[in-house]
Amino acid sequence: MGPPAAETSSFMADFLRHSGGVAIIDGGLATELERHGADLNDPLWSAKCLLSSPHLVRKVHLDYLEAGADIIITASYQATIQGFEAKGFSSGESEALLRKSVEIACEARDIYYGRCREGSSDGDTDGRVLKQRCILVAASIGSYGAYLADGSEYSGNYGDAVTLETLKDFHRRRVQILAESGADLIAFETVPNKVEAQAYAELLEEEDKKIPAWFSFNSKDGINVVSGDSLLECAAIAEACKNVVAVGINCTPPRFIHGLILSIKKVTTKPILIYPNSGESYDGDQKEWVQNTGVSDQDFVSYVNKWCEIGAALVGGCCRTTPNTIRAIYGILSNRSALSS
Ligand code: MET
Ligand SMILES: [Zn+2]
Repeated sequence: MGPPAAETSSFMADFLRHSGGVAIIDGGLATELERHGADLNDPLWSAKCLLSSPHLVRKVHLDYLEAGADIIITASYQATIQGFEAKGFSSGESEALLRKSVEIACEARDIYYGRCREGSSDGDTDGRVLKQRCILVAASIGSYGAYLADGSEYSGNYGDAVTLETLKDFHRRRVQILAESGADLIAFETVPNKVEAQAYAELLEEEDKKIPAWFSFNSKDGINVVSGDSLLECAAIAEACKNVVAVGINCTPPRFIHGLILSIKKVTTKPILIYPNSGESYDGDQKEWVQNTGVSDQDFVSYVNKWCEIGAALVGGCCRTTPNTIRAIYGILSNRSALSS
């Protein structure tokens, strides 16, 4: 059961129908790599594992699939040609590393399908979800601010010197490579401001290959995106871009999500995606998460039904969420479809 044909405009509608109306996105990738001992204190962040521990990346993707995720997001969030070149890689090697992030996720999906074939027929084995289903590989693209690794992905403030053209030039080659990598879609994640959304939309429209994409913004006040730009204006850019198959919010505290979904609904007819963080806050100066400000997995999932009722069609977790979070979301959504059938 492969993903729906990418060239059709009904890509996401077909996928969501296969998934029973709501699809599950994976949880934090970097968080989970760190929990398994990876040291991500590096300008490449999680992409460092493409070099140092590709097997661990594959294992984490598999853990998310076995927790019930229908979409896995590659380790390319902070993987950039510029970032790899700064480490001494050639441009060819840097491009190969980007492709490798997708290859690893595709390998995990293949291994998973193999386990499903061997597994039990009811789809649940030792707490692992082994259910043959349509699974998408989403190639992650983090913001320019993520590449800078100076906390500006959470301020969205790049200064006046960084223009629309700067951002398009910065992202162009990576978008091209990932569009042709075999990924099912591109996940533009944690988009902090309007100019970067515009840059992505223009790059997608310049591409020959009509790769589907989602735009996912982050907010720290529950109203605007982190830069202070209007979420409505940002979401309207996504709405106007033909390649965009879903629009939403990630890496934002759960308590803000309800209001943000209602806002996005005002400007889009596209499926809405949300994958909040645990609610803990990130201290960009200290480069660490502030503990004890977040919610438990149970509290997190207590919101999920409500989010779906008001229009979320893709739900998962971002930083500080784990396979347990995704397993809990899977449980809630399975109960929901059992009740409605
Ligand atoms: N997909 C990325 C990750 O989970 C998103 C990071 S948001 C700062 O690692
Ligand atoms: Zn995050």
